[in-house]
Amino acid sequence: MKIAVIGTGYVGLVTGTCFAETGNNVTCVDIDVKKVEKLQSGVVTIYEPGLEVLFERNIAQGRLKFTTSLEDGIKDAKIIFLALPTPPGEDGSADLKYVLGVADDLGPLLKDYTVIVDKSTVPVGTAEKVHARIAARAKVDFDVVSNPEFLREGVAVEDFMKPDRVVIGTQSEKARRVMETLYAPFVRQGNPIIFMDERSAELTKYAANAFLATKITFMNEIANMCERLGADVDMIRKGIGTDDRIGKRFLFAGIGYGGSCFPKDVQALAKSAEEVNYDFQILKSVMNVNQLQKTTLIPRMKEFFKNDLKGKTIAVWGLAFKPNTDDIREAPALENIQTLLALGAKVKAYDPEAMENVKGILGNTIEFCTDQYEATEGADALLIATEWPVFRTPDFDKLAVQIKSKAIFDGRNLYDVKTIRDLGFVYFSIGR
Ligand SMILES: NC(=O)C1=CN([C@@H]2O[C@H](COP(=O)(O)OP(=O)(O)OC[C@H]3O[C@@H](n4cnc5c(N)ncnc54)[C@H](O)[C@@H]3O)[C@@H](O)[C@H]2O)C=CC1
Ligand SMILES: O=C(O)[C@H]1O[C@H](OP(=O)(O)OP(=O)(O)OC[C@H]2O[C@@H](n3ccc(=O)[nH]c3=O)[C@H](O)[C@@H]2O)[C@H](O)[C@@H](O)[C@@H]1O
Repeated sequence: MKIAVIGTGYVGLVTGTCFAETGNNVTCVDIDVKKVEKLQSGVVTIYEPGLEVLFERNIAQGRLKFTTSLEDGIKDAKIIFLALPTPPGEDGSADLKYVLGVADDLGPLLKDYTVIVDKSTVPVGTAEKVHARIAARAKVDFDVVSNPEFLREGVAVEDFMKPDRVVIGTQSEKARRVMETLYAPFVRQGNPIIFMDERSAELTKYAANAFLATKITFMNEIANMCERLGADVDMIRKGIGTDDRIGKRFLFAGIGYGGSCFPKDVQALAKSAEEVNYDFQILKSVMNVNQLQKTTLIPRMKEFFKNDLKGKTIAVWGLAFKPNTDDIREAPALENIQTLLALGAKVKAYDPEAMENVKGILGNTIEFCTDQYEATEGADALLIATEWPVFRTPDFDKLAVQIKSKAIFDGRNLYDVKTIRDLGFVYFSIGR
């Protein structure tokens, strides 16, 4: 099948590559000329494990192409995916200018029946808006389908190739058949394609992200209680996670959730609630608690250094909002670094993949190190903000010599509390 994907970021590039991998002919369109030039020259523009192999294979076999021209990109496409940004607008609601802008442009370009698919995370009612914008200028029949994406960064290819479920919102029988054919190879393992109406599909996406953000936040609050009551959040996690109704995943306490989606989607759902005069109280708490949680280790660091962080050097391990990605959007590390700088501390940072992106924001206000031990060399304390595998079993003997105060502030609960204290470290973690 000929497919076009408009927007070649995290979702668009993974979507396009994975559909090419199952034998479709895919053209990805992006307005970012530099990005498209890179992709055309065979360079993957995001860090995503497993993507490069598929990307190279499908380019070599002529199934994956890139262009900046919407008209060329959608030529003969049976399905057009919109994988465009939906960033928060000034009031926190999802800004639909990219999605609706492309919808305006698509109308006159459609030559035959086409299925237009919203893959972006969009508020309820967007499929109707996209339909109206296209219909205003289209001369052919078309359907607009909602097909939210549930992939996680860092495991995006795996999530896309083996989804827990595929949600498709459409009331058109014709569009349903097209989507069913497209997704058949992805649900062979028995995971379902769940068909529903467009509005329910749109809300399913926000419900999933908001629920997961709430689950994490609940555990962070339990962790905060553990600290006050002398309990261990890891034990609580195991104790409740074994209950199937609760589930083992997404129960890890830490310095809050970040990323390009949880923060913006929780906010957008709260805004949607406001628009229909519904007081969605739990979401407000989730946002407030998460904001506080991000810098929850700072007061402990202040106390440790007797309220004087001025001139202290803090090594920061991990800048990305989570491991296995170079994405730093809403990363708790950044909030901590900015707070540390404001308190007069110096920061030496290391991240396996995200340093280039942070340089773009923080410039030379912090020192970027070539490895984790260059960051800890001569530091007064270590702050761990992202649980990259390489931080899990470090050379503790080396750290004991390098870190002047022997203090480790661990925002991701990487080490066993007793073991690390027995090694002579002063160890602070979350909820333990
Ligand atoms: N990043 C993620 O893990 C996930 C993101 N989503 C949702 O998917 C959507 C896209 O997110 P990302 O891929 O992360 O965004 P992104 O920012 O990485 O990529 C968006 C791309 O669209 C391009 N673009 C902007 N305007 C354009 C236009 N008029 N024509 C063609 N290209 C244009 C940009 O240049 C950029 O390359 C958002 O709604 C997001 O909430 C959903 C699930 C997972
Ligand atoms: O809509 C999206 O963009 C995506 O958002 C999340 O994926 P992602 O943001 O890539 O990463 P997650 O693995 O969900 O982690 C999000 C944040 O939660 C934090 N987290 C996660 C799990 C946990 O137990 N504890 C915890 O603090 C992570 O450190 C990270 O900062 C969802 O998991 C995806 O299903 C969804 O498609």
